[in-house]
Amino acid sequence: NESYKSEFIELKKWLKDRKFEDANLVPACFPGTGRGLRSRTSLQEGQMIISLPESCLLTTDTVIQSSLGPYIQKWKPPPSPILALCTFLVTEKHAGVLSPWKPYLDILPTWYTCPACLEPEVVDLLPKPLKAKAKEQRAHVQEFFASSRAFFSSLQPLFVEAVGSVFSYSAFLWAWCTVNTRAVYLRPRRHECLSAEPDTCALAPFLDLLNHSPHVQVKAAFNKETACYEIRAASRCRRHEEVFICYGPHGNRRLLLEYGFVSPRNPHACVPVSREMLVKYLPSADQQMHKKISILKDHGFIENLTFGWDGPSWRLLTALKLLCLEAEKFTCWKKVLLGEVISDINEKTSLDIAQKICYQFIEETTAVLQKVSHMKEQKVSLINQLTLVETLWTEELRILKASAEIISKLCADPLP
Ligand SMILES: C[S@@+](CC[C@H](N)C(=O)[O-])C[C@H]1O[C@@H](n2cnc3c(N)ncnc32)[C@H](O)[C@@H]1O
Repeated sequence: NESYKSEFIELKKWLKDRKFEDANLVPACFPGTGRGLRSRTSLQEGQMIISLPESCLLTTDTVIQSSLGPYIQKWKPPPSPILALCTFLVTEKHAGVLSPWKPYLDILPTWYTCPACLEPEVVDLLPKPLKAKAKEQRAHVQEFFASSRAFFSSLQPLFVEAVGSVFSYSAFLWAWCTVNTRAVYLRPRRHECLSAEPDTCALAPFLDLLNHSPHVQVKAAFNKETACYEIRAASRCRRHEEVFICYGPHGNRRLLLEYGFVSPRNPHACVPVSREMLVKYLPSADQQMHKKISILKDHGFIENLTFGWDGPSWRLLTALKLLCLEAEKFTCWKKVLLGEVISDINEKTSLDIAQKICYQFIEETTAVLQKVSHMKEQKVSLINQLTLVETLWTEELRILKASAEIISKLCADPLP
C-alpha cells in the first residue's frame, strides 16, 4: 500500500478540490508490474472502475489557458499539440511549489525505460527490427527537441533563468515520455493556434496509475454527458487485487517501444521471421524462387510471419509451403495460399524448414541472453535497462520453445 505516502495524500487532496473522490482504488506496489492501483472491493463486469472529471484532465486546453497561451498563439508555424503538452510539463515541473499541478507532477516517474531513454549499448542488444525502431524513436525525439528550441527561446520572458537551462534535452525527454506512456485518448479537438496534427492526448492524474494487462478488457472513453473520462470493467476483478486496463492487443516488442515494458505470458507476443531468414534454408538452386517471392509479396505474405505460443503462424507455414513447392506443382500456388494441402512432401519440407528456423532462433536467443547476463554483472548501473531487455528475450525464448515443441509434434504426425 502506498496511499499513506505524502505524495499520494497530496494528490488525493488535489483531486478532491477538483471534484474527484475515490474510496475504492488504492495506490500500491506489485511484484512484477510495479506501482499500480488495487481495488478494495471486487469489480463486476460492466462496473465503473474510475470516472475522472474533466477538471482533472491535462489537455491542450489547459496549456492554452495557462501563461504559455499567449506565446503559443504568437508562435509561427503553430506548435504541435504534443509540443504544447511537453512545454507545459517542463514549465510546471520547473515552477515547483508554485505550480498548481505539483501534486500530480510529484507522482510522475522521474525516469523512463522507453527506447529513447536506453543507453546505446542496451539498444544494441534488442532484436534487429526493434533496434531500428528504437534508434528512430531516439532520433525523432532529438530532432523534435532541436526544432523546438527557437520556440522555447520565445518563452524567455516567463523565466528568470536562461530558457536553455529550463528546457534541457533531459527535461524535454522526460516530458515526451510522460505524454507518450501515460496519455489517454480523447476525441480530436482543434485549436487554431496549434498545428493540424491530431490533438488527442490527455493526461489523466490518478487514472494513469493503472497498469496494463493483455488478459483484461475495459471500455474507456470520455463521456460527454457526465463530463468525465470513464473506464468500465469488461471482465471481473477480485477484491484486493491489482486493477488492470488494456493498452491494446500489443505484442511485447510494441509494448517495449511505446511504453518501455514487457508483459510476461503475453498472448499477443510473437517472434517475427525476417525475409532473409525465410529463405535461408531453402534450396538455393530453385529456379522459381524469384517468382515465388514475388507471389508472396503480391499477396501480402512476406510480412507478419511469426512464431507464437501455438506454433508457427498459419501465414508463416503457408509462405514456407509456397516456397517449398516442387517445380512440377508450381501451378498449384493459388491452392497453397488458400490453405489446401498439395502433397505430403510439401507439408514435410515446409515443416522441416520451420523447425530449422525455430532452432536457429533458439540458439541466437540463448546466446543474446548469455551476453545480457554477462553485462548485468559488469554494468550494474544499467541493471534496470538490461533486465528489461532480458525479459523481452526470455519471453521470446519461451515462445520459440513452445513453437519448437508443436513443430516436433506436427513433424511426427503432419496430417492428423
Ligand atoms: C500509465 S502508466 C501506469 C502506472 C505506472 N506503473 C506508474 O507507476 O506510474 C504506464 C507505465 O506503467 C508501466 N506498466 C504498465 N503496465 C505494466 C505491466 N503490466 N508491467 C510492468 N510495467 C507496466 C510502464 O512503465 C508504462 O509505461
